[in-house]
Amino acid sequence: MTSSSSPSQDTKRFARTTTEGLRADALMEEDVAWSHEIDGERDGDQFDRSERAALRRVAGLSTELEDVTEVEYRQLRLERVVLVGVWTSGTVQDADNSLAELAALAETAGAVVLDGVIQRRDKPDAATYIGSGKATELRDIVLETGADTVVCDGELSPGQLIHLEDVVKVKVIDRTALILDIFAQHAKSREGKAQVALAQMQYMLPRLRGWGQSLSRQMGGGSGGLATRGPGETKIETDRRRIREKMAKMRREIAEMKTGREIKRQERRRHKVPSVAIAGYTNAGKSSLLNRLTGAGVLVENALFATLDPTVRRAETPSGRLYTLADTVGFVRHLPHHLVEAFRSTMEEVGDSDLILHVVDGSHPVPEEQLAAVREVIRDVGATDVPEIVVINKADAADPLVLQRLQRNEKRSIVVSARSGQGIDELLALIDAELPRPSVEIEAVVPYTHGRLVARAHSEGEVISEEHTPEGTLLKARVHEELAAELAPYTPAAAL
Ligand SMILES: Nc1nc2c(ncn2[C@@H]2O[C@H](COP(=O)(O)OP(=O)(O)OP(=O)(O)O)[C@@H](O)[C@H]2O)c(=O)[nH]1
Ligand SMILES: [Mg+2]
Repeated sequence: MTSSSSPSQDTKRFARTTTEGLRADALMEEDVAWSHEIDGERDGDQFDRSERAALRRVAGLSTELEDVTEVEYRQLRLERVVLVGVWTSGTVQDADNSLAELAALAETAGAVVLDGVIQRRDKPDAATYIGSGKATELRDIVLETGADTVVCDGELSPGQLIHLEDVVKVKVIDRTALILDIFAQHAKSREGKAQVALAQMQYMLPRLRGWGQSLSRQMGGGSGGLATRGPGETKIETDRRRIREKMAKMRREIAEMKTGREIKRQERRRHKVPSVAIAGYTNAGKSSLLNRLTGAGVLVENALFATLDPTVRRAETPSGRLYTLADTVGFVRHLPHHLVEAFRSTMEEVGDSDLILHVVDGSHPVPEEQLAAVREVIRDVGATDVPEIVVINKADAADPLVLQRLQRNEKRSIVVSARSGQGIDELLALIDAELPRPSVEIEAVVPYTHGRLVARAHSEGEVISEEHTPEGTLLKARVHEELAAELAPYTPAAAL
């Protein structure tokens, strides 16, 4: 599956010697079998049987970088990571999918995934997330693989992070920090960057010990260890105060930027150009669909969260009506609440739209989960009364049975492939039918000197009939109120 191309010198530097070469993104699409409990699978086989039953390795999570230019392009900071999850409920497959998704996230952040383990527990350990004995075993895996970071599949308390770090002796981060890191790498607009920075500070504030540590290291401080770790009380207090001040300043700035965007949106509303928002789980193919529908060159990447800044394009229905089409940030399960807050302003775009194209990856094993996760966020931002079309994408790569099941359960759905173009014409027609109709029906004789009004009736409204008379264009159309007012002087009633 991998190493089809001959790796360059640089690639070799990152490649690791492993028997499993599956990329995590490929894993997301396939049924992943649990690693079989083969004795001697690991050197030394140091776990006894009962312990091995509790800490399971997930096969095939390791990733290799094939394309260094892609890495350079994304300017990623490479990290070698081991993933760890606590499996509390659900099936083996659920636990597996969750870790595979974490692997995909880690990869998107630019990390190389060396290994992944899951522990079955009723709930995460209050002190060290996984049990303390298992934490020691995790330390062995870290040593064995040469990892420099452990990524936990959840949001850990500041205490859990510190305690686990003390045991495994490498950096420990959680899912939230990973998502924030990806957001930080990808945000492009000033507003997007500011929102991410704010969310990062919010996340860091209660975890200042770790931060203080890296600050003191930067300043040439001690080499770690319990005694030298962390700055003194006062230093932390100063840092906290500075961060709070900075956060307040950023909130004000974001509020200002929001006003600017609000004005633009109102402008669109005033002109009554209907708006369509493309929403959906990350990597579902939203940007690809926008490209298909408008021919726009929006960044498409086989990476999660390729899009963080909303892109709005103008589009035209087959019958010639104008509308705007907005690409949005991808949703992900368990999006930490303060991130939802930080991104609320971009999601408000969804709430304000006239129609939501909810894109779902039909080639995913359980697209229903993604649908539900996205709908939860749509509810969160109060966009429940916006009509929704479920666009089941990647038909070219999907299991026909899954497609059938989705179509049966989703009343207003359509199967497409942004890649092959299948179903796109039908989707365009469906958008045309679902867009709100202009409300005022008019009849007017528009002088030839005012041809612009006729053109606007075509693009902003719906022309029912058009006839050329000696006085001007006899126009029957449905238009929005503003245009109706401009046409009023030319209506037969006004002429009387
Ligand atoms: N096979 C197949 N792959 C597709 C299709 N549409 C998109 N993809 C692939 O899916 C991946 C993600 O596509 P994007 O359009 O970036 O997805 P997105 O939903 O915008 O993702 P984010 O912005 O990261 O949330 C890319 O590798 C696309 O080439 C499709 O119809 N069929
Ligand atoms: Mg995108």
